[in-house]
Amino acid sequence: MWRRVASFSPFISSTKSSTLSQVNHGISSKDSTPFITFVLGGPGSGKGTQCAKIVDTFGFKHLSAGDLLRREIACNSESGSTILDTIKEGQIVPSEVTVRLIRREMELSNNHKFLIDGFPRSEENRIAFERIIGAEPNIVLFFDCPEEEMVKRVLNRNQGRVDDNIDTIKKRLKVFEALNLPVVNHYAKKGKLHKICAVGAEDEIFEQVRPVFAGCEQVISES
Ligand SMILES: Nc1ncnc2c1ncn2[C@@H]1O[C@H](COP(=O)(O)OP(=O)(O)O)[C@@H](O)[C@H]1O
Ligand SMILES: O=c1ccn([C@@H]2O[C@H](COP(=O)(O)OP(=O)(O)O)[C@@H](O)[C@H]2O)c(=O)[nH]1
Ligand SMILES: [Mg+2]
Repeated sequence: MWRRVASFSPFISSTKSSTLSQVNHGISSKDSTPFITFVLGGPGSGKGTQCAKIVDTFGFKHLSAGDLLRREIACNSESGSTILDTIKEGQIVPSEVTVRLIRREMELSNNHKFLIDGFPRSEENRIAFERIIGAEPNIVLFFDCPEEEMVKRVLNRNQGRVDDNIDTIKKRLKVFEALNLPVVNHYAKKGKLHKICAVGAEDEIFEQVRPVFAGCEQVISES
């Protein structure tokens, strides 16, 4: 199992032990330390849109928790129908399910820079990630957007999502405020939060995001 580690720490220590590599799979057998960014914000705040720009500019691996869950629904996996019901209700899928999906993608990736988009959505999610993955994010982005703007964007999103309707959006906004904002506050207290004003043109918003990553390029490259 990966070692429990604190912030800016590797999944495994700098001792690149071949024994550890043989015992563990995936990430732990890689030579680099993961650099983990959580991307938070309400529904429609522009997380996915900005993640695409971060990928293009800084070469991160984008892991959208929502996309991973939708993939489980699409491939009729064992938990697919429960996930679908949960998403339709705007509620949060059990942490073990989501963390397992994220962990698998991290293990399969050759990249060591991860953007984890739309997760953790609750304190319980956050604690499960730390316990199962054994790491904390290096940085956390929070896209701060007024509700009215988020509702407008989600209703115009046009991706055929079962949860992009006014009834589910209202539920998602309540869940966001009750369960996701405590996660945002947690990282603010830890000094890891980068709050981005998510109103304006996409490129203008990215100009607030860019310096966050440019500012830690050395840490990323040393990972
Ligand atoms: N700055 C912006 N201004 C207007 N519309 C935006 C902006 N950023 C994203 N959008 C649009 O809003 C919708 C939601 O964006 P998305 O990136 O999917 O948000 P999230 O992942 O936070 O739900 C999409 O249709 C997207 O094209
Ligand atoms: O870690 C997660 C991420 C997403 N979801 C569910 O998937 C939905 C859509 O999430 P996504 O991040 O795709 O939505 P967005 O915020 O981008 O609109 C959420 O409302 C939740 O029901 C979840 O349960 N756990
Ligand atoms: Mg999204």
